[in-house]
Order: sequence, then structure tokens, then C-alpha cells
Amino acid sequence: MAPTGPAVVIERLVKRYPAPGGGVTAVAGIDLTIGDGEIFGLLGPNGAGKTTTIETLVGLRTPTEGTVRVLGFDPVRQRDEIRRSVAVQPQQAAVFEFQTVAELLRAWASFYPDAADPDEVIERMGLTRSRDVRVARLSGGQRQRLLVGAALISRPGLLVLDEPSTGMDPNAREELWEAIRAHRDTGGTVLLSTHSMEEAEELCDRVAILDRGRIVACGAPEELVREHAPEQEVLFTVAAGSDLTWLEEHAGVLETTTVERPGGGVRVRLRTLDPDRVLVDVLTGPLDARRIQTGEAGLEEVFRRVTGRSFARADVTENAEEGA
Ligand SMILES: Nc1ncnc2c1ncn2[C@@H]1O[C@H](COP(=O)(O)OP(=O)(O)OP(=O)(O)O)[C@@H](O)[C@H]1O
Repeated sequence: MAPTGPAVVIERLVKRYPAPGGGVTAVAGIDLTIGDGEIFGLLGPNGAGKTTTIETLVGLRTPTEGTVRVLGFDPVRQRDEIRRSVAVQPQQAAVFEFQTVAELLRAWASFYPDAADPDEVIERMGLTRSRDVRVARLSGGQRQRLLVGAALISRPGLLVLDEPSTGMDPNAREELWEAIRAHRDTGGTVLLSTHSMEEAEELCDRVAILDRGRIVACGAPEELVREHAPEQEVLFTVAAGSDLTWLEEHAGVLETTTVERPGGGVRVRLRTLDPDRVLVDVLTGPLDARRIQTGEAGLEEVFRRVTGRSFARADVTENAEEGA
């Protein structure tokens, strides 16, 4: 079903769960618009409110406050319309192990009057060489792409994926991303949740970074980095005990952090807006700097800047703080 406006519009969404001692505010007032034809990621640490938001969008939770529209429908009042036009990646149990990939997708297609062509879906999901392989014999990555393909058979206006690449090896993950991009390139809209910075940076056209039920930053990953963490990083290793005072006092260096390496030596990480000058000074200065690297900051640094905490430590225990 073709959406008539943005795929998703969320206004002032609040979701509280009852809990002993007053309740948990899982979503604390978010506004969000997801366009048609984009891969949009909800990125956040454990307990940030990603699953609650997604469950509210597909009608599994009722908002405590605020409104939600998906493809123009109210997920609470228009459940059937949502079920027909939003595909949530099906669970493992939904597939028959003894069928081949092509048989399974053809069977699935027979349930829908306007189903997608199973052969096209097979190609888009990168499963052409496995089309006659039984489901039981697929690798974990192939199976995951088959499940996404099965979700696409109904030509959904919105495809929703909750942590799609959890537990996958890097190759399988890259192939899944390729398949999701191929769907987007044919005009599909995808909403996914992830706690992987890499998945957000590599796959998503735009991301909303959630923390403690709030959106703390929203935009294209590269724009967020440019806005919140525009500096470059310069990394190098020096001998233990090296005097780094001159670096800390260097006009071009904004911040210096050091980590002792298990094999000896110290890994130095500098932040700078002038990497060329700092690099020249490091190379010609008194330090015997080795293994020199430069790079841009990523979403991890954006998270640290906007929340003041590191992503890895921002977990659910800090989140469940307030009463209803
Ligand atoms: N059914 C529920 N009852 C009470 N509290 C809940 C319920 N579901 C989630 N919560 C709480 O709401 C907060 C947000 O949880 P949610 O699952 O939406 O976060 P998340 O970002 O998806 O986390 P994760 O990555 O761990 O799945 C957490 O504090 C969680 O403990």
C-alpha cells in the first residue's frame, strides 16, 4: 500500500510502564518524522526505549501520551491496516525447514493478492545461488536474509527490523546490509533499531540517537559527526614514560588521552581541528611516535558529546529512574 505522506510521524510520544515504586518512563516525549524511501535507525544503548517505540509503532503498545501515525494509520485504532501494510521481520519459527528458498517464498506469496515476485525478492536478498537449497541447510546469514525477504513478499509500505544483525559475523552482516540497501533502492522504507554504532554509520540514511527515552540527536550520521564532533583524531604509540606535556600544551590539540598497552608503550589519542599541523609536529617533535593513524570521530563520540557518557556504559540501570 503506497503511503500518502511520511512513513512515520511521532508527536510528543510518552510511554510509561507500571512498576513497583511508581513506574518506568520508557519513552519520555519524542517527536520524529521518517520519510518515505529511507533506511532510518533508532540507535541507543540497552534500555533507551527503542523496542518500546517500535512496539508502539506496530500497535503492540498504546501510547501513554502523544500520537503516532504509520503510513497515515493510527496503530491502535487501525490495527488491520497496520498489519496489512507494515512488515515486521518474522521470527525463525515461522519458516518450514524442509522447503527450499524458492518454495517458501512462493508459498508465502500465495497468501497475498498483490504479492511481490518471489524471484525478484530472491535476487534482491542475494539468495539467487541458494534458491533451491532447503531452509534447514542455509547459513545463519542466509536464513536472516530469507526472513527479511519473506517480510517483503507482501510489498509492505514499511519494513521494521528489531536489531537485525545481532549475533551475525561481519560477512553475514555486510550481506544483510547489502540486501536492506537493495530494498531501499527500489523505493522501500526501513525502520530498524540497533545498538551497533557501525550498523548505524554504515547502513542508515538517518538515525535518531535515543538515550533514557529521549532523542538526543537526529540526522544523517555524517551530519551528526560534523555537527557534534568535527575534530579529527590522531593516534600513535610512544615509549612508556615519554613526556607528553608539550602535546597537552600544543595550540592545535584539543584533548589528549592515553592508554597503556599490554605489550609496553602508550597509545596516545589526540583530538584536533588541524590534523596536518599536529601530524607534522608529532613527526618532527621529541617523541619517537610509531603506528601513526588519523581518522574522523564517529557516532560513538557524538553520543559522548550529547550525553556526557560513553555509549558502552550507558545501560538500562541508569535509565530506570523516575516514577510514573
Ligand atoms: N513491559 C515492561 N514493563 C516494565 N518496564 C519495561 C517493559 N518493557 C520495557 N521496560 C523498561 O523500559 C525501558 C526501555 O526499554 P526498551 O526495551 O524499550 O529499551 P531498548 O532501547 O529497546 O533496550 P534493548 O536494546 O535492551 O532492547 C527500560 O528501562 C525497560 O526496563
